[in-house]
Amino acid sequence: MTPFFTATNITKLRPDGSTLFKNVSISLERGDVLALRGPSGVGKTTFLKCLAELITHEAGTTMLDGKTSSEVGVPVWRSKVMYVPQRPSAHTGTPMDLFHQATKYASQSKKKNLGDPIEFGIEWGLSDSHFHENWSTLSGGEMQRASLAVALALLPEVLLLDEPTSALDPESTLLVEKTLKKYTCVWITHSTDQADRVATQTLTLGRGRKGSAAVVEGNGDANANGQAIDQVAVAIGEAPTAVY
Ligand SMILES: Nc1ncnc2c1ncn2[C@@H]1O[C@H](COP(=O)(O)OP(=O)(O)OP(=O)(O)O)[C@@H](O)[C@H]1O
Repeated sequence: MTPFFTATNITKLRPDGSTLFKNVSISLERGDVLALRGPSGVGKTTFLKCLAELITHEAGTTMLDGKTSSEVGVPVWRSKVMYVPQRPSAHTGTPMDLFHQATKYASQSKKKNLGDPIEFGIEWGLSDSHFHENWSTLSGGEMQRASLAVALALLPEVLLLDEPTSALDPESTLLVEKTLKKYTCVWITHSTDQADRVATQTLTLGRGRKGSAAVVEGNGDANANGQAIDQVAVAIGEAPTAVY
């Protein structure tokens, strides 16, 4: 059976031509949560942006439900494989303004029965009024939850989450995790505890021998869902291999 979401041999060069990561592959079934780990600067955010087709990559293929991003079309792909940044960029207006603006994009217009960001927000301790206040008046944690709520209401099929709870207190973190782990996610986290709570797979990017390429390794721990699916992939230097 074709996996739900795959990225195969994704390779990304830095602007100076050196390798940021090479031949990184992932494979997710519906409902899988892949915890993406690794030291600061190793390329985790850049990898998510490649998966979302927000930036180009030098080699490799991404597929959703058996179709490549070119077959789906990049704007529609981005609406299905949705990157949620750690900090929302400086939006003007309110979270509801952003939601209404996004629903007008052609890529979103075919989606039926969009969700309600406020309903997600209320599950996470926000109130209706937070969605009608300007972004600039929200706290970091409110902003992070409001932007996640807007993303979920747009019915993504795969969520690419860049440290989605980094600004939240422990209680809100658990509430948000409870919702997000029902989705198919690639989830950057620096927290081993969080990875244990949410992940069905783990992928760790590390520094390669040359200090530039990425080493990727899985960990063998069973996670909270009891579904330890390990990935061991090595993508270093000139002889990349991937072992699953
Ligand atoms: N669009 C791009 N094209 C090529 N290289 C990039 C691009 N954006 C960032 N990089 C490179 O990727 C490196 C890693 O950045 P990235 O934000 O992906 O790391 P990270 O692992 O997510 O770090 P952190 O944990 O601190 O958020 C940067 O130092 C930069 O050299």
